[in-house]
Amino acid sequence: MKPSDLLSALLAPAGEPQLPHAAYVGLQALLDALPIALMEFRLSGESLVLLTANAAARRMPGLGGVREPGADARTVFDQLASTALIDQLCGVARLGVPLDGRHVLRDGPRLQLAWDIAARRMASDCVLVAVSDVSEAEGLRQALQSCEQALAEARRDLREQTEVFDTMETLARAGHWRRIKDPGETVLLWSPGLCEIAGYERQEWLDPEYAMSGILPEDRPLFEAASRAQDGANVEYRWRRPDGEVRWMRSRVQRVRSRDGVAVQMGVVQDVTEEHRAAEQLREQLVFIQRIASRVPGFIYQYRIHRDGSTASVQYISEAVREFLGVAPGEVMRDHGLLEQRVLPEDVPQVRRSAMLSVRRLVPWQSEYRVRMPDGSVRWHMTSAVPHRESDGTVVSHGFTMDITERKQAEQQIERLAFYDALTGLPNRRLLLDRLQRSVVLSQRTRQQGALLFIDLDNFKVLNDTLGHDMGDKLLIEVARRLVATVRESDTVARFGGDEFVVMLEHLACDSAQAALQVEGVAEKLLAHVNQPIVLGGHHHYSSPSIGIALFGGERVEVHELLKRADLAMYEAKAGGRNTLRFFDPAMQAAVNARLHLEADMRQGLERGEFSVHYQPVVDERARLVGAEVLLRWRHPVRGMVSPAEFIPLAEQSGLILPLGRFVLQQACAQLARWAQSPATAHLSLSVNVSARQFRHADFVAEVLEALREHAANPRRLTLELTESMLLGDIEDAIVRMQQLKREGIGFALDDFGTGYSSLSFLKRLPLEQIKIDQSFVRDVLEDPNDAAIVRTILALAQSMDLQVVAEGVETAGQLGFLRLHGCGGFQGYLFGRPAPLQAWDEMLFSVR
Ligand SMILES: Nc1nc2c(ncn2[C@@H]2O[C@@H]3COP(=O)(O)O[C@H]4[C@@H](O)[C@H](n5cnc6c(=O)[nH]c(N)nc65)O[C@@H]4COP(=O)(O)O[C@H]3[C@H]2O)c(=O)[nH]1
Repeated sequence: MKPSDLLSALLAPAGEPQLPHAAYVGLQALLDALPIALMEFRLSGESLVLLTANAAARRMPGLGGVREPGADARTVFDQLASTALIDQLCGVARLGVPLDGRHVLRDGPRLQLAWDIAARRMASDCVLVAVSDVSEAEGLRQALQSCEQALAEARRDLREQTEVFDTMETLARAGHWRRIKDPGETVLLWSPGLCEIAGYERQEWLDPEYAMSGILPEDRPLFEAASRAQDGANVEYRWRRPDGEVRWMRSRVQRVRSRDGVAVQMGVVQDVTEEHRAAEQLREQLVFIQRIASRVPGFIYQYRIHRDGSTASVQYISEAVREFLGVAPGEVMRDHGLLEQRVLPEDVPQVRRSAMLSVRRLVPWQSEYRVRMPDGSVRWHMTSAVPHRESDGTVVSHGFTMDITERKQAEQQIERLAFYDALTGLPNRRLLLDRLQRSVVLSQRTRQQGALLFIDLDNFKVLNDTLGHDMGDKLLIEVARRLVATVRESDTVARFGGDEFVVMLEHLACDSAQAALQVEGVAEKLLAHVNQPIVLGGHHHYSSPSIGIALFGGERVEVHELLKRADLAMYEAKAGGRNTLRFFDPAMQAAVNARLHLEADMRQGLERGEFSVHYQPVVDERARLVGAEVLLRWRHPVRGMVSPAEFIPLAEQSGLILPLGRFVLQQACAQLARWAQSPATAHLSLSVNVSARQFRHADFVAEVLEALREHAANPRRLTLELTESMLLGDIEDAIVRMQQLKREGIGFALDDFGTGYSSLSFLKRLPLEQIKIDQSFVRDVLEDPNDAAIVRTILALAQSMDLQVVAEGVETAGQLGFLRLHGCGGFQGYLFGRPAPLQAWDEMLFSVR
């Protein structure tokens, strides 16, 4: 019963008759038995005073002063002092308006008090107040309220989470389904995400058959097997959406729980079409790369260097690495160190250095190095890679390696051909000049002296001609070997050409005198070594060198000048008796300068017509004039007459001999033509000296024939004088030239016969008519038995070979007598006439006649 109902029952309407005392006591007992606190108050002035209270009121915690009648209502309800209760109760007492209400007091979340209070006016100024403690009900209500609130919040959270989940599924292009089986029926639930990726309308319940209808028939067994296994393994299959598009799905099926006879199966599905496409693209790219890689002449690779730079890994390497390095791609990817193990140890540092630099600076890398193949052979490889930094800080390089062995060999071959002598393998002139240039610069800086040794083999030409070129080559190779073996490895031994070698010594003493001593020591050794017999064709041969030495360092000297100095010194060595060494000195330089001036003068002389020819008579055994030798003369305006012995060698060297030779030939042909016009002179012949350079010149044959034609001279009256030494070398070529001219009627004489080395077989091969005994034999023929013997031998030889002989330098009748006695048929010398200009000839011809 609520306090308000109780009060209504207790309060009889005003004016009802009073109860008898017994009834009143009974009623009092009844009121005390009630669980509701009842109190009667009377209005006294502005206060309400407690008249009576039942037992429940006296027991009720929270009510103050209930046991003391007359207590003020404010004391009784002091806990509700902050409310309008007292005023409201006063209002009930005065006006009789009933009061019903609940009063709840809390201390934070803790409930302090919960009372339902009802008040009714009983008589004028009296009010009956019923208070019932509703804390328990209030607590329950409150709990219920919080539960409802929590539930609402949970619902809201769930709704939010579902929304998030749906969004996540949509974004992830994923979905899920649940199959709930109970004994009665089976339902299949699809998430919105699943409907979306399957291309279905959003629907929660799905017909199981319809749910499978999109799986391509060929993939269905796979899917069904996974569904049966329910082990959470991935299965991938293709799904045809209602619009016809086929997409790749990845699904996982798992039994979630089985309770109370309800089995739940759950699956997640993800649309992995993009992943498949990317993988497909990747596969295609890989196939593309592999196709290219299989066709390029090398292997390609990708390696990654991790952030700290300490670790690297090969992530891809094409199949061709097997062919190019003899390792399988898989092995390299497991252990990239295998690549470096193949590189020759001496090449590793530079490969590492350049690779690190490329990675550090992110610049393209290129390196050439040697690798040792599994069969032991060594190949050249070239690798190039382009590095770039990834977002995670690692550096990825894509590279390509190819075999460049052939190119390297070709380069080396080219270098060998360009800078090395093919026969001896020594540096050639070009390389020597290059090294000399550097050495000169270096010596100027360091002040250390260097030396150039010009070496010429003394009798090489003779040996080459007698033994043949093969032997000559062997000799040069052996000499080269000895030279190299004598000097230090840092010194340069070069073949300068023919039988000339140049040795360059570096890092000698700073003091010239001391350096000269050092060089002399080396040169002596070179002399000694080269002088050792050389066995060729089973025979011992001796080859001696002449060495010219020029020091350099300190002063600035051009390399060509240095070479010239060493060359000059070498000539001095030759002049000094061969098989010796000479240092270049200033006197030699003066001679060089003089030669240079002479050469310049000669050029001018040619232009100014300072050259002329003299004719020296040649007579037969009866002293009849048979012809003359044409001898070149140079009258220099200051020097006066310059001897051909002086200027001819220089003309040879400088090439001036070519125009000079042409001039002499022209003069001779013109003279022959003039003589041909007179019967008295028509029989006379002319001999013309031909120099080696002139003879070897490509146009020589044509020029001779042209000169004869031009002057309509008789070729049979022209004899060309050659020396033995100039015929050496390419003898075959010399013979061809001689024969070409001989066919036109031109004759050949071998000049200075006896001074060189002429073997019989050599002589026999030459189309000669005449030999000229050198004047050095004729000079002492009467005094020196040796010379006499030589002259006799020459004459006998000529006779046996049916060659005419002209003895040169016949100055005395005694010489003439001796020569005649031994069968000499031609004579030339002061005894018969000195070389003279044409004007003087008229007289002579006249007198001869
Ligand atoms: N002591 C002495 N000497 C005699 C006697 N009879 C002639 N002579 C000299 O002996 C040389 C003979 O010429 P060679 O042996 O061909 O030697 C020639 C020849 O090799 C060369 N030469 C001269 N003219 C020419 C030329 O036009 N062309 C070429 N390539 N060389 C030339 O210069 C060399 C020297 O010529 P030259 O000074 O004119 O000297 C000439 C001549 O003057 C003699 O009885 N006693």
